[in-house]
Amino acid sequence: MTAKPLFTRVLLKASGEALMGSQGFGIDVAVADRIAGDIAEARRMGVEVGVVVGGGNIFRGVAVASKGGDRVTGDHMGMLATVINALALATSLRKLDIDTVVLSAIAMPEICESFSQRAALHHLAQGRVVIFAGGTGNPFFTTDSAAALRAAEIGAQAIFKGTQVDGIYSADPKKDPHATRFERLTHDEVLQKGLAVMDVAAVALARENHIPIIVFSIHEKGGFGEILSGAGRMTIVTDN
Ligand SMILES: Nc1ncnc2c1ncn2[C@@H]1O[C@H](COP(=O)(O)OP(=O)(O)O)[C@@H](O)[C@H]1O
Ligand SMILES: O=c1ccn([C@@H]2O[C@H](COP(=O)(O)OP(=O)(O)O)[C@@H](O)[C@H]2O)c(=O)[nH]1
Repeated sequence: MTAKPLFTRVLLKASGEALMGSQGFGIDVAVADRIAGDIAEARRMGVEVGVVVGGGNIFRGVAVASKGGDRVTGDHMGMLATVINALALATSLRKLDIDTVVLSAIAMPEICESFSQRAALHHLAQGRVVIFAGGTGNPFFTTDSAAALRAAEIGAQAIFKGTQVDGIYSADPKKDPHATRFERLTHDEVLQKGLAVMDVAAVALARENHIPIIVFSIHEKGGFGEILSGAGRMTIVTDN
């Protein structure tokens, strides 16, 4: 991929669920390696990349709450799951000789650096891929909200939500085969139409900070590089 990217600094939200591949649980190393390859391509294009990883392949807090357990403890477990995924993705990136650092919202200094905006900006300026682990560090949030938050903190030009589907549809395409894909939407339209590809808090935070959201399929090899060049299937969400 030699095409000129349209962005110089972006935030990639990598779905936790995508990392499990066809296994149904945990991390499929081949998938982590492939996603790392796509991030490496973005680096070769000269794009600075921050990554927020999800944890849904390992644990979601609501799973505890739905069985009568404590939601906050469940969310703590979910945030720890994102750290596991961040370490796996960092390992895959380092195998490709991509300089990578993991910054966690929850301090665990024996394992990785703690998040601070200053550290993130420093590492990005040094050309490192920065993986943001631990979500926002708070229960009752999601890694989509963490993506919007970190994007604002690092001054990312856009949030790239790499997910299971190739854009935002009129309804959940996994449930409604007649759902149609939007090419463009505004943040307001996503919220007003209740399009549930990202949670409301994440979309609202992106809207407030005028950060576009680009939803694309993370399963498409080379897809991230293509999307960075303005090609490929996606939905673009902007202010107007
Ligand atoms: N209107 C919609 N357009 C696209 N996807 C939707 C829509 N409504 C619900 N979804 C679902 O949202 C999912 C993405 O959200 P999420 O569970 O946060 O995934 P992840 O964080 O793993 O990327 C998609 O896989 C899709 O099935
Ligand atoms: O700021 C955050 C981010 C995540 N989580 C927890 O971590 C889990 C995994 O994150 P998410 O569901 O966003 O992962 P993804 O859907 O991207 O795989 C969530 O279900 C929450 O329990 C949380 O409590 N606060």
